[in-house]
Amino acid sequence: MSLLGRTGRSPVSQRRTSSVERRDPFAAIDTYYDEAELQKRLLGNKQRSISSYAKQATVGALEPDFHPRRRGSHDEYTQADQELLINVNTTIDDLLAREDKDRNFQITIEDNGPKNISVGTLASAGYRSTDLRGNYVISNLLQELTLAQDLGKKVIKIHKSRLHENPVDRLSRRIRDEFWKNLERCLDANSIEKAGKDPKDWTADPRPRIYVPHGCPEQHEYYTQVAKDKPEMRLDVRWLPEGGATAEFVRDLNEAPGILALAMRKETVDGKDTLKGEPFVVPGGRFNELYGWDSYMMAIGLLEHGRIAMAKSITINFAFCIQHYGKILNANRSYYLCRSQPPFLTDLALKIYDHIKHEPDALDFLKFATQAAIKEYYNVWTSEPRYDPATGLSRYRPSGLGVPPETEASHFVHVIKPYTEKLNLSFEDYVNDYNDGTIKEPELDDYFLHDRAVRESGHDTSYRLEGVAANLATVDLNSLLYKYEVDIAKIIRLCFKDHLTMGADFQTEANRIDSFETSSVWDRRARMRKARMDKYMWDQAAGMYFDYDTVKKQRTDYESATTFWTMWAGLASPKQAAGLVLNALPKFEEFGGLVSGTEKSRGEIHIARPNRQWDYPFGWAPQQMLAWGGLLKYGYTEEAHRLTYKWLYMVIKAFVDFNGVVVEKYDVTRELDPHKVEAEYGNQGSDFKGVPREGFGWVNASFVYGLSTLPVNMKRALGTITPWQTFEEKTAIKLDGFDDLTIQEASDESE
Ligand SMILES: OC[C@H]1O[C@H](O[C@H]2O[C@H](CO)[C@@H](O)[C@H](O)[C@H]2O)[C@H](O)[C@@H](O)[C@@H]1O
Ligand SMILES: [Ca+2]
Repeated sequence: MSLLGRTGRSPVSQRRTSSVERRDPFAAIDTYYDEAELQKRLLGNKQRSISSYAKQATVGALEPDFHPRRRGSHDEYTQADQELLINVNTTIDDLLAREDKDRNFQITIEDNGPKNISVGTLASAGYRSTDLRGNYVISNLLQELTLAQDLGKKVIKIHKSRLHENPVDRLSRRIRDEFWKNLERCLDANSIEKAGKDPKDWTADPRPRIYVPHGCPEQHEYYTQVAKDKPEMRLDVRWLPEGGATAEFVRDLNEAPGILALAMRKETVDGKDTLKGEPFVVPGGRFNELYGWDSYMMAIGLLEHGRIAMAKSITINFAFCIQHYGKILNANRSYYLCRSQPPFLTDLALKIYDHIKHEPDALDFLKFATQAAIKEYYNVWTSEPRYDPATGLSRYRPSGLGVPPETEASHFVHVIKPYTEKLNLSFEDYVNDYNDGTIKEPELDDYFLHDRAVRESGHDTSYRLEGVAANLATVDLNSLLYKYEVDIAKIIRLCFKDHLTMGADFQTEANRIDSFETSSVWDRRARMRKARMDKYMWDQAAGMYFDYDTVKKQRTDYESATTFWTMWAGLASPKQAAGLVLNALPKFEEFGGLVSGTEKSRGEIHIARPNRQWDYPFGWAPQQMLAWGGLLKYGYTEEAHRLTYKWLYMVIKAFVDFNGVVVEKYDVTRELDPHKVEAEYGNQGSDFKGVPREGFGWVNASFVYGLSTLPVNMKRALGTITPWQTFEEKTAIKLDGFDDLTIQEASDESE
């Protein structure tokens, strides 16, 4: 029954019965802020508009130098003050005016406002007020109001519990209900405009442009029609050449960057055949396309949230890229055509298969994904120039020409300036002449060969790789290839009776003769790779793996968290794994989890040698996720849980204190504001007004996946923002007379 509609009693006399929350206070925003429901509740069947309540719904939020109201005017009986009636726009304005002292449209612990606001209660139809106090709660209010504003709401009712929600639940819920949705893209008529946008398109006339591979005439026809139907979009549809894009061709596209077509399936709509794009997710921030390893990491989170269809669709898109672009791309933009990213396809396929194996077409899916991975393995990772015949190991070593166009021009000024000075040319003129081959500069060719390899490795950039990446057989890449070999052997043996035929789409030179695959070859490849990695990369004295320089023919000494990928892949022996846990782990463990590389390996930082984002003191979600997985695989549950806890604590603490922020990477040594990272191109995900809407893809995933591995007491402690040290102290088991002894001392004593 409506509040004012039928009984005619005063709001106050009704409040004890009517203000009891019947909705789920944690429902997704579109249902939670459903105006029809509020209209019914406030007005019954009367025609008065909701916005006529807007004035009274601003009660208490109006005066600039506000003082909390006298208790008597507050609606604080039993449940009566729990549901609030709030005018969206005026309350946002007031909140920002009073609380956002540094004027960045966020309410954080750095704003020294009153941290207190009085808002109207629903029970009194906004005539009486109640207080909201504390940074987290009022910042949540700003976030909820901004979300409601996005939906075009003028007045909302909101239950206080939504503003006081356990932060772990709130972030998990926002990832599940909002962030994934906002990161979703699709390349068909209704959605291509969104994915067509590229914040990294620095040309004079950025416009949506799509490149279609030669083998997809139906897609070309489809997009041409879309362009005709929606001229206002200015969609530019172009072909890619038959036989694939050469480095010269890709360089020449720099003037006209565009998105690359992805998989589409046939559908019948209103009796007419049409094409429907396979959806995908983007990392967020300026990364508005399908990335290689980001997508794998996000799929882990999506699977955790039951989004199996999306994970399948990502896999189908990967297979499309292998078939039509020759590789899983760094991402599907024209300027990424020559390079790939760390490969995870077999693991992704197996994880999905695990969820769908009861379905009739599960084996077809697994076969298709495995065929694609085999083609990728042969054609990309174990072919030259990536394959190093001397060691039998692989390197990131993509082709390409010139200066990568996707980074800000300023990124390479320090590298190119000495050369511009020699020829007395401006930076722009030099880059143009160098790119088109008018200027020949072998030193720069070498620099950009390695720079492309750095970017293909996903670790762009780091002093581990700068100036040498293309020569390194890295621990990361070879661990992932070992995992491919082991997975492919397992799939062929266990799912395809040791005989996997290769479909026409994925035939390669390597399997054209037999055109089927058996497991023993893949088993042997895995054993060979492990032996080679032991020989070239394992350092017994240090107790960890290091990259191997295939040109200098020596092991490098940069300590990188990629050393733990050997555990994720399952290639470290139990003894090597114990060595890694004992020797390596302490070097990388920081306040917020694992750091990418050690401070010692990074070396000194100064103006001429600035911070690199994949070095100390920064930590990245994929590094954490792979290390947790590796530790769990070898039974180091305690270490895995501790690292997971530390990372999640850092993420959730920043989320609580900084207006719900979730960013691309963190400074894992910084306890108060770890999301503040000033290295290279800044931190994606931190630049929002009022509320973050997408978080950042792989951090979202790390949060969801990390939580799924933790016991319930740890999840509860995270929900109350308990630092690791406190949690550890409170949960330590102490035996009388035994507490100061280490296990070793205790066993010595008992002998
Ligand atoms: O624009 C500069 C570089 O940006 C990308 O790298 C970073 O973001 C990616 C998406 O989240 C991520 O996969 C990568 O690990 C990050 O370092 C891009 O991949 C680079 O190629 C590009 O030059
Ligand atoms: Ca602020």
